[in-house]
Amino acid sequence: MGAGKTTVGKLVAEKLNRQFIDTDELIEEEFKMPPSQIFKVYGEKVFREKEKSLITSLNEEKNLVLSLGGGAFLQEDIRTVCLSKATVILLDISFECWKERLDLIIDSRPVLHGKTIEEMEQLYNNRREIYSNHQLKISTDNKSPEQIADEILEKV
Ligand SMILES: Nc1ncnc2c1ncn2[C@@H]1O[C@H](COP(=O)(O)OP(=O)(O)O)[C@@H](O)[C@H]1O
Ligand SMILES: O=C(O)C1=C[C@@H](OP(=O)(O)O)[C@@H](O)[C@H](O)C1
Ligand SMILES: [Mg+2]
Repeated sequence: MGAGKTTVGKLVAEKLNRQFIDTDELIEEEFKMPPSQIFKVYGEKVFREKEKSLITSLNEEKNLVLSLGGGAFLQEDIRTVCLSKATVILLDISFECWKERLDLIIDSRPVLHGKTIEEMEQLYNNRREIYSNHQLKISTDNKSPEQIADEILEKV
């Protein structure tokens, strides 16, 4: 979370003239509240079920640029559908660079609430293993969203 999926995904969609969907934004529209509030009111499980049903029911014909929430890929069903029907792009950010972004994201990312920096690093390392399932990796450290989007277009 905070690696730049939403920001870069929008740019890539614009450049490719494709429809952009961000799962968090779609879920927010449906629940009429942001993910942080959904976690509080309904609990994480409800949010995760919604992520799963939404992503697994998307139509691959649509040639979407889809930006997931960072936790979505932890669900095996989501990984399977994404890896088989889409090109999964990992935005790779070092923990050092990620830490500098923490102030920007902490309030809206409930998964980080109450965690020490050591616990966040542990989460980062655990997730890296799961994120090693991808088709394309882009290193994002010290690059602007525009540069990252252009690199994706070059490589895809
Ligand atoms: N390449 C980048 N360089 C600097 N800041 C960035 C970059 N990409 C995203 N950001 C900023 O980091 C924050 C999180 O970005 P966001 O796109 O919401 O990430 P994600 O969807 O992966 O959680 C936002 O405030 C965004 O403006
Ligand atoms: O990693 C996670 O578990 C989450 C990431 C968030 O999306 P971003 O990856 O866009 O921040 C959002 O789905 C929710 O707060 C949970
Ligand atoms: Mg996002």
